Amino acid sequence: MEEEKMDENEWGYHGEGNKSLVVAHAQRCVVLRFLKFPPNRKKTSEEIFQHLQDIVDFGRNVMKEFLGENCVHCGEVVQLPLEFVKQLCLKIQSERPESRCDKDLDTLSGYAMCLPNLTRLQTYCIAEHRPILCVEIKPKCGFIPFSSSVTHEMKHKVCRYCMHQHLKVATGKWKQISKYCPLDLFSGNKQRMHFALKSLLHEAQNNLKIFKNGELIYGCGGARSPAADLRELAHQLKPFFFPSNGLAGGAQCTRAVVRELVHVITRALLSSSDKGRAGALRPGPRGPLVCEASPFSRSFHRQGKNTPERSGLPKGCLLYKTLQVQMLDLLDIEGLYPLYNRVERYLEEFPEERKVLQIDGPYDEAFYQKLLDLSTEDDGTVAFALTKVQQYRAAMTAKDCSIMIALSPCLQDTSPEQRLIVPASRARMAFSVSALDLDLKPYESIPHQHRLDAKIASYYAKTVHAKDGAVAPTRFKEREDCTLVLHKV
Ligand SMILES: O=P(O)(O)O[C@@H]1[C@@H](OP(=O)(O)O)[C@H](OP(=O)(O)O)[C@H](O)[C@H](OP(=O)(O)O)[C@H]1OP(=O)(O)O
Ligand SMILES: Nc1ncnc2c1ncn2[C@@H]1O[C@H](COP(=O)(O)OP(=O)(O)OP(=O)(O)O)[C@@H](O)[C@H]1O
Repeated sequence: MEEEKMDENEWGYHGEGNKSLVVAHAQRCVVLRFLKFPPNRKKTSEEIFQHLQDIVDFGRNVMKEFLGENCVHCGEVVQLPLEFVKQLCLKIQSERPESRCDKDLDTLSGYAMCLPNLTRLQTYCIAEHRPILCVEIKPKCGFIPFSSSVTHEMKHKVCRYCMHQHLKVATGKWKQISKYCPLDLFSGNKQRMHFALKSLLHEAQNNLKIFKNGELIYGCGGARSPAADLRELAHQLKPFFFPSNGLAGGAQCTRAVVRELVHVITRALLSSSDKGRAGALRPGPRGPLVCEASPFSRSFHRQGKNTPERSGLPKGCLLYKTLQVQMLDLLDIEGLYPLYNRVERYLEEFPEERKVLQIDGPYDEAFYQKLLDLSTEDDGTVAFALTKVQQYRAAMTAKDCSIMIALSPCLQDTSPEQRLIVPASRARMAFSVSALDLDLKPYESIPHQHRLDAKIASYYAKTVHAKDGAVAPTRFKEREDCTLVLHKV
């Protein structure tokens, strides 16, 4: 970036996660994404440059291939004046949430990634001054493991997100259990998707954020009560969905706006983006299509209905492609861990091989090609183990990425045939759908994943499931008129 043009006053705090912090330019549609580290972890400038370059390469050579050209914005690594970074860091510090301040922004290397600002992304048919609404969803893992290596029975019935909720509430990360279940969102069934999105709106946690004209207006664990937040949100979004009528405020308005919003997001999520090669992945058998902990499927069962009808996701949509990449985790962490140990033993004996095995990159075309090998027949080789490890890392990335849906009211003269348009009831919206946070998960995190997985499953089995068992007789009484369920029992 040109040195004389870098003025920290033109940039503002935009958001952060566990590993990076993002600032947005006040006028231009770009952001800078900096890495963050624990205070005592010092990395050299070269290491940071390489790390960022690896992120860009993985996005370009792997995720773009899987998810499609239009949905992935890889950005580029830029070198910034150190004084600019230092001043910027001071300027934004007070805006950072306390819970994220355990890590510091890297101010020493001068390197960052420059990316398009996806909350303000303009498509060809949106005029510069158009208001823009952007919904960011971190959908998490959308399938239940089907691997025979799974030892915790519960993992075949309840999805990881729903199990993890209980541990998160117990450890104080969130105050209450969300009704959101990723399997509902990934079902492709509109009713289930609406339920999932409404649940996210009621309990956003870190899975939903809403931006208006690039500013965060909803989500990220705000201190106010969800109901008050939803009313306020509806007030802010009313002009997008009911541009000309004087829909009264209050609960009726909130419901109407939320309904429109949920319908529009569902349509955008089900729309086909460009091709992407994830559709070509055929990960094989699938686990159950419904999570037993999802309140939606529970209520279906209570009403004596079978599994809700499954319409399935259209193959071209980003949710479908993301799910295909997630399902590269064929063996589950329980089946993967022994293979990781095989690679580790090999590396202990031949440490110099780490580079040849491309454990830390380069994430090039050859790396991508290896991810396409879906064989599950273990021939006992390190090559087999390594392929599964790398596929697992890519799958974990897709399980933790976010989807951004940017929406803007259409101009009157925009042709109705144009592809990227969702008709809302009162206004037509142009939209774009993109994926972000596509950094490949580190090889080193696998032992942590293994431990966490066991902890999540055993906590759930011990507390929630045990409690469910204790109340089972009463519950069955409630369902006495429900022949289907009684037959099943
Ligand atoms: O393990 P999970 O499912 O809790 O996911 C972690 C996320 O927690 P979440 O469940 O979304 O609240 C976690 O999100 P938060 O920092 O809690 O907002 C990170 O995304 C973490 O990834 P990384 O270690 O920073 O690369 C995520 O870790 P990975 O497992 O994806 O590495
Ligand atoms: N290109 C972008 N345009 C607009 N906003 C962005 C962009 N990239 C990131 N953000 C915002 O910054 C936030 C943090 O970014 P990101 O998710 O990449 O952080 P992270 O630390 O890698 O996340 P995690 O906690 O999942 O590891 C995102 O949730 C999103 O709101």
